[in-house]
Amino acid sequence: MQFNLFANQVTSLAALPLPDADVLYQAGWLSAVESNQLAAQLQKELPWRQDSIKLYGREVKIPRLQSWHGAPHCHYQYSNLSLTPQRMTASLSHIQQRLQRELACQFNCVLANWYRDGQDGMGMHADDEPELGAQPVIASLSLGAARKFSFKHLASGKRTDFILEPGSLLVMRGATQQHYHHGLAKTRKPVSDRINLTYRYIIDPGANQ
Ligand SMILES: O=C(O)CCC(=O)C(=O)O
Ligand SMILES: [Fe+2]
Repeated sequence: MQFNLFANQVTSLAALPLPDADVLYQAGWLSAVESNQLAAQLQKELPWRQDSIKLYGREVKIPRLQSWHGAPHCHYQYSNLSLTPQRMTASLSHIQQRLQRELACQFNCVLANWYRDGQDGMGMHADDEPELGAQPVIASLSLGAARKFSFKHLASGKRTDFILEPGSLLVMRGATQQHYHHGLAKTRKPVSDRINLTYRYIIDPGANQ
């Protein structure tokens, strides 16, 4: 099933129809002008890199550019990759402050992904690393090209697709990562650049809890 959320112009955070999950969506969280400005600025100012992972003993380049930012303890690990955090930039911090205010929660790191065209994407996965805690809140801001974003319900195998429009905010929280995988499929359709920011909170093992 596929929903075109933009057609309904959700102007405040609204729950998506996904059983066992807690996912919110808001179109137009940033205006078209703000989205374009932010995308251009991030493309210019972030130290983008194309990392490789080991797949069946071979080094394979991941199909996107990434930039990882956050507090010094925020190490991000997946596959055989370990990313050391870069400092937040002023524009990344600005978005973080607004998200924290509106969602009433804390973030301390952000993964920026740059999908250069339809051949860039992200495989199905859950953001369930232990350092994110049991029920992480992940706030995902989309800029640039609209792309299809998929959820797969693990218990039923049912897949639900949504179009993430530029300027939209998607929030995954509660038990979403336990019950679903999500990903961004590649497409043969001609699509231009898309930038996505996922804000997260990584527990500091050195801090007094
Ligand atoms: O690009 C997206 O919309 C999703 C990115 C994502 O799932 C992630 O960074 O973990
Ligand atoms: Fe993810």
